[in-house]
Amino acid sequence: MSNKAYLELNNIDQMFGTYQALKNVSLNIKEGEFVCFLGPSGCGKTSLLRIIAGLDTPTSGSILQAGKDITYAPVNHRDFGIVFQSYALFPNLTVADNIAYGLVSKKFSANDRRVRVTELLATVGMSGSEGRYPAQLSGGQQQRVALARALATSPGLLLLDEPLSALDARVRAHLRQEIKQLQEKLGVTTIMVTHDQEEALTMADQIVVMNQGVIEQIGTPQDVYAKPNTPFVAEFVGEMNFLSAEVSGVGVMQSAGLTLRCDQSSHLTIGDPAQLAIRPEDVRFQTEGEEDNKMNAKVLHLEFLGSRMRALLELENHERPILADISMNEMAELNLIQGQSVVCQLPHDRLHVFGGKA
Ligand SMILES: Nc1ncnc2c1ncn2[C@@H]1O[C@H](COP(=O)(O)OP(=O)(O)OP(=O)(O)O)[C@@H](O)[C@H]1O
Repeated sequence: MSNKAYLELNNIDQMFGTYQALKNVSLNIKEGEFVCFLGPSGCGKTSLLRIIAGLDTPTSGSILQAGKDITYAPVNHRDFGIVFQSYALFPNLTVADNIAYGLVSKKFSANDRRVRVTELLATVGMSGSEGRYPAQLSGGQQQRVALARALATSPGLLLLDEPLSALDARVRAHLRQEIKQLQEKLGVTTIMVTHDQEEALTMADQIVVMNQGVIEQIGTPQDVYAKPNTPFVAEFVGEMNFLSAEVSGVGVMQSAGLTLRCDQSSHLTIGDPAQLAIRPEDVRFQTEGEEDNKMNAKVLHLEFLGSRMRALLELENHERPILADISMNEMAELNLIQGQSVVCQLPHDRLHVFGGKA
């Protein structure tokens, strides 16, 4: 992966009438990178992808691809392949003709087209399907063909608009891996739009988390998960518990009458309202020898999730219960049951601190 930006988005605004769907979006994507635009419905991710593809022009801002300003370049002058959520294959064309569609205008000879189609079908694991029609294929197979079609001209940029969301869970998980491996092998710069955080966490080199037309955070999956910049990112990527608190000293908070230590409150001053956040897997139960941030809790509910147990805990003095995930190995030692009182700990190095009220 090279270090230079292959795609540059500069200060993109998009207005639909008086509604602003994108607000001053800037982003650099490196050559060979797999980037996911992640966010809830309506956050603007599809609008941004459409601008990159040239299906819409932005109200203001500019886009550079490989150093060339493409902001107003027509679609057919751009260098990308795209896969949509709905299969969007031509139903009356065979698999081979679907894949070769873009090659005709690129002046490939009939023989070169045949060779390329064979090669692409092998790449997506569908050798021998040249003569079949889309209606004879499963959803997953249709998306493989759509992927082969998008890659046919060896574009510099691959755009994926929720390509897996119409598939069932098993096929989705499988194709997720395959697309990622294929992308790595080909080294094609790729942008995928998704509202599925698991998909983004497992596939992306960089995740762009969007909310209400702005980018809330850009980072690796590990960074976005472990160091969310905002409560929105904390809640949207993974599960997060929130406790309201007030800063009472350097690295010290008061939350519902309890004193809690935390490592990251340097951006706040005494008396500021704050939100403390902790992931369910970071709540601890084996607290012997620990001093800080211990509290009594009651197990309100237990839910078996296969590899772990999810407990709903009522913390002393706190109205809003929190979730705690416990590995089945630890569960074998703890033997928690519903209704039981326990001591739990919110480790200070696992508490995320955000300024402001919940
Ligand atoms: N052509 C349009 N005209 C008017 N409003 C639009 C248009 N396209 C999108 N919008 C609005 O802009 C906002 C962002 O839409 P966009 O499709 O980019 O969101 P999204 O994050 O992709 O959501 P989803 O996952 O539901 O597709 C939405 O509020 C949408 O209603």
